[in-house]
Amino acid sequence: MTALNLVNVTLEYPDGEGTMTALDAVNLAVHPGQFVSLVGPSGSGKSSLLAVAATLIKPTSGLVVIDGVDATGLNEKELAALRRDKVGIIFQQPNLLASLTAAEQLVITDHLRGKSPKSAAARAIELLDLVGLADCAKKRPHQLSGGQRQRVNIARALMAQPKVLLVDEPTAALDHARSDSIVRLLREVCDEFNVATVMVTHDTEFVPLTDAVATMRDGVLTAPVPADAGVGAH
Ligand SMILES: Nc1ncnc2c1ncn2[C@@H]1O[C@H](COP(=O)(O)OP(=O)(O)OP(=O)(O)O)[C@@H](O)[C@H]1O
Repeated sequence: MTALNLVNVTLEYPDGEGTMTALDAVNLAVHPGQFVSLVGPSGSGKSSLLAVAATLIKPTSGLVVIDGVDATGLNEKELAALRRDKVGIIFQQPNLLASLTAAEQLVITDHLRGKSPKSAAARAIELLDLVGLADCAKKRPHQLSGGQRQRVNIARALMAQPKVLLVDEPTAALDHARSDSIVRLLREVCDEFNVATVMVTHDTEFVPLTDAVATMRDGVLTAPVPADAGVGAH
């Protein structure tokens, strides 16, 4: 089964008297453990695609199916539950809470899902270890580097054991070495957790670390091609 399936998804934004088509009959199927890069010029619709896949924006038409559930048929409450349980979202800016330690940033997500704080604490430490931050569990955001904050962000997104991971420009605020290690970490996470991962990126040099690359242009998405034969190889 595909973990994320966008079927004939069209998204129109109001634009003056008319509409502008941000996504034009987009199809994308991502399997568990598959890592897809999404590239394309500025304004082509990449962030819109992630927002629709995250069920944060309802498409004008088409289906968004997450782990077998058609999100387009759900109400707001059901959508919130689907997002919480199945979708991990990693944006460019980690948006960590300033007063919480790295471990607490993770634990609080389980509180929000109504899980036991005891198992949450153990899992938070495990995940921080996995992302290379075993020594930083008690540090607050201002005591962490940009790369470390992004690692906390990734660990936090994994707390719910999501089926789908949506990543928007994770390396935009980082230097080359840190960017490389973040994309390698995402590759590891994708493999280890068997999570379907879509990453929007401008850095085509990191595309070969992913399985496939799909290109967005004026709201139209090309079918994914193997990443080593795609833009990253040039
Ligand atoms: N809320 C909105 N209302 C109206 N138009 C919007 C809205 N959000 C995005 N758009 C338009 O939709 C198109 C796609 O935008 P989107 O942000 O998805 O592109 P992008 O490929 O992610 O761009 P970038 O690489 O610059 O982040 C653009 O023309 C943008 O101006």
